[in-house]
Amino acid sequence: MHGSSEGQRSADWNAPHGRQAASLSPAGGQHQPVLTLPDSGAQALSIRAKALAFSDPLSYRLLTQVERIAPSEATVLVMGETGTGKELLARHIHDRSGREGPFVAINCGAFSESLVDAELFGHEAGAFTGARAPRAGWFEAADRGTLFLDEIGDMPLPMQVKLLRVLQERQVVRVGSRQPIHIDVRLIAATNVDLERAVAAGRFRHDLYYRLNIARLDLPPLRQRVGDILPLATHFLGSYAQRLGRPPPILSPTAQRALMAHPWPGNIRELENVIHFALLVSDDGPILPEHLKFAGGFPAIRPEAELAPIDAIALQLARLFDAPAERLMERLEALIIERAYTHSHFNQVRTAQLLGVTRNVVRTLLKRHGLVDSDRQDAG
Ligand SMILES: Nc1ncnc2c1ncn2[C@@H]1O[C@H](COP(=O)(O)OP(=O)(O)OP(=O)(O)O)[C@@H](O)[C@H]1O
Repeated sequence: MHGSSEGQRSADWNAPHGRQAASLSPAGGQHQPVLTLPDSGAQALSIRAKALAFSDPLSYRLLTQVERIAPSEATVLVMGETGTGKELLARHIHDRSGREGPFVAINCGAFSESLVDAELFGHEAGAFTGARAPRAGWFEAADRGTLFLDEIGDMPLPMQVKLLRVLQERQVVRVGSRQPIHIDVRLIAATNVDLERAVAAGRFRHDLYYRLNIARLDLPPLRQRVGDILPLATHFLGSYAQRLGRPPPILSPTAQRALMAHPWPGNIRELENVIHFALLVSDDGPILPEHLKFAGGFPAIRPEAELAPIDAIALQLARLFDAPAERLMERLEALIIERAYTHSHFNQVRTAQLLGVTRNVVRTLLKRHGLVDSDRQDAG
């Protein structure tokens, strides 16, 4: 998403705004952004980081946690699927922290290992070929502010060791220098990988994990906070319409239902893209279901009741995977064969035709799921 250069830009971006506080308005106002961050000003390339639209009770609970955690010095670990708003949340924590320095965002997966030392610690002029001028590292750049380490789960192991050392010693030494520099940095790390699993698999250092996992915030996927879908959609419609110099169009009730029914595998980022696209193709009229172009093989632009059966099943499967039942594959297989066999009036040949498999496969499945006796010969 971004690398050190954008991280630096993030720092510049924040500096002129100093400590403008975000305002949290009361829960009312359905479909309104309830929380507004300082305007990112002319340097903003997208509408990111301008406003957090939160209405779902889960999101409110999260914001309450943030209000408690933000003013402390505690390192924060934000866990959530891609596109759930981890970086925006980190910016909000910084804004509510009272820290006067900048917010510096770094993508940990985007560094070549040979440059790690210079990136982390900075360097003096002439420290290595190409180091013409002295340069601050991440920690120095974020001094008295917040360092946001995105995709920390992708950080290579050697880099994890170095990061851990900085966190323990709270000082850095630039490459080419001997002078330790004390750093005062609040760290927020984010990841969309399960760090506990990464630790168990030896891909992430457990000592670093414990140092990061002091205050943990879980950002739920959008499909689990459906109360946020329409407020976010309205928020994006307003923002993009304003950029296009148009009044924000109305979201038709069928389009609203389609938005609510979609499982949003790409989360808020996907919603933002869908709304942006809808605005571009809707001319000046209301947003209709046919203007919504969903990613991930969901053609769907229609409310769930009107979806093609295979799309409706895909939708339900996505929900099922959120809280998977035990032996899911086995249970789904049993369901399919039992439904097909019943539908075919217990005729194995017709069941095979219906499912597009051989009769042998049907017989095996029927036996496996106890729908025929193992030793019974079926004439059907
Ligand atoms: N609550 C929100 N209100 C308004 N916009 C939001 C909200 N949450 C996220 N967004 C927008 O959604 C997009 C994705 O957010 P962000 O980049 O913070 O997600 P992320 O979880 O950090 O993604 P990744 O895991 O890919 O780095 C951004 O454009 C952001 O501005």
